[in-house]
Amino acid sequence: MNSQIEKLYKISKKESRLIIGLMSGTSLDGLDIALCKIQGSGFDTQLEILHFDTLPYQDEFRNHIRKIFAKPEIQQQDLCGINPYVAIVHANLINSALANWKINPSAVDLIASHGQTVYHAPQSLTKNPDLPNSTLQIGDGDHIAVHSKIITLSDFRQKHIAAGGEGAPLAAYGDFLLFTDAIENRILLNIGGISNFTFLPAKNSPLKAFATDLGPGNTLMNQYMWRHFNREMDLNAEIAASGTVNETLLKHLLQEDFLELAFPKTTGPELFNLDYLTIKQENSDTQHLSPPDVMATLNMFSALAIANGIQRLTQDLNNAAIYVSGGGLHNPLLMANIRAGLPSVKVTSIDEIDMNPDAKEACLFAVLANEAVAGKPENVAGLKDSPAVCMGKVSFPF
Ligand SMILES: Nc1ncnc2c1ncn2[C@@H]1O[C@H](COP(=O)(O)OP(=O)(O)OP(=O)(O)O)[C@@H](O)[C@H]1O
Ligand SMILES: CC(=O)N[C@H]1[C@@H]2OC[C@@H](O2)[C@@H](O)[C@@H]1O[C@H](C)C(=O)O
Repeated sequence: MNSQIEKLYKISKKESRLIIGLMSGTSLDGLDIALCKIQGSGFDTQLEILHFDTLPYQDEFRNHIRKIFAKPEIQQQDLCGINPYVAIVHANLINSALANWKINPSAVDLIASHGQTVYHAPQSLTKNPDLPNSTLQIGDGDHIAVHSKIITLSDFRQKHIAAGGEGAPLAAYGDFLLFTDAIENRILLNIGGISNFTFLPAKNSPLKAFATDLGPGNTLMNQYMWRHFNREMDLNAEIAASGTVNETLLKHLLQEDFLELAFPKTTGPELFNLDYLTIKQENSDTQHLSPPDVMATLNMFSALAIANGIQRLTQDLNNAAIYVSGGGLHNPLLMANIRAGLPSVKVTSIDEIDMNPDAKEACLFAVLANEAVAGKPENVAGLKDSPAVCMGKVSFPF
């Protein structure tokens, strides 16, 4: 037997595994690295975060990604080169995180790498019946494995699409296994570049769990801040809070077919970008607005896309609570606007159910890798509209 296959076999039989979960989202702020100790699988999964860090990207990295990110037309040569480039940068960041934590790489069983999404193209976006739903995450797994010397699982989204999904949100799987409660109906809202939620009905409920994207989270605000203020984000909503919401522009921003689609659905900055804003400003004759007023309006737009979407679910639900994760949780105006749009539901940080809100997505990829090596598809058969599959492709270092 190939010694690497034997090693993987032994890892799959271990009582607990050390798995590094990686998430690199649309915000391009850095690589989230969570070193998780995971025991068991399925509903018996127990996850403990041993270490977590977000290691910031350099401008050079961001500039490379921006050349191809969410663009329908790019240079193939860029895409080809940036694929291994991302992997090598990620492997170097993993190696330095392990060195900082004084952990020997040989102690780590697996890496679970999300990769960098560069394009997400469900048919709801392309309207092209000839091409299937598709999505592309780059940062090749073989390169990560070779440069870190750790067995790596990557490219999780392709199996989801092959089995009938849109490739997202994958949070459904880990959320379902880790956070389903006996009596409380839970909505796990993540506000990254794009906002999404997982609905977890209480264990005895006849309802089924599912996950869906909602619309923009931070992405439009970030893109606008970059263009008009040369800053990565509206830190603590200082700019948005100094402006006034323009109701005319807001009304136009909310007129979008995607927001009306039934759950589950997925989207990305391929739709919610500055061209979207420009067209809406032209249509509403609001090109004259000051940047702070635009930011106030974009903040409210994201909040209402989230609150209106969740309202569809909570209007018929008792004993429900919303637990928030992702960078949007740190935007006080966004959270206040969301809470105002959902006055009858508790909206709180996912911290309250013992999960670090910034580490959650990285941890969920560690859970996916754990299921791929030690779980079984039946563990997630209770999810509605998410295929019951194990995901991730295996790369050996040697
Ligand atoms: N203090 C803060 N004030 C305002 N916004 C903040 C703050 N901290 C984080 N954010 C927002 O959160 C973003 C990062 O969120 P997160 O890391 O969850 O996104 P991501 O993982 O890149 O996205 P996705 O989950 O969509 O892939 C930042 O780019 C910024 O917009
Ligand atoms: C294609 C893609 O990368 N989608 C991301 C993105 O970021 C948030 C939202 O859109 C979500 O659907 C997904 O990520 C999370 C981790 C998911 O799959 O659950």
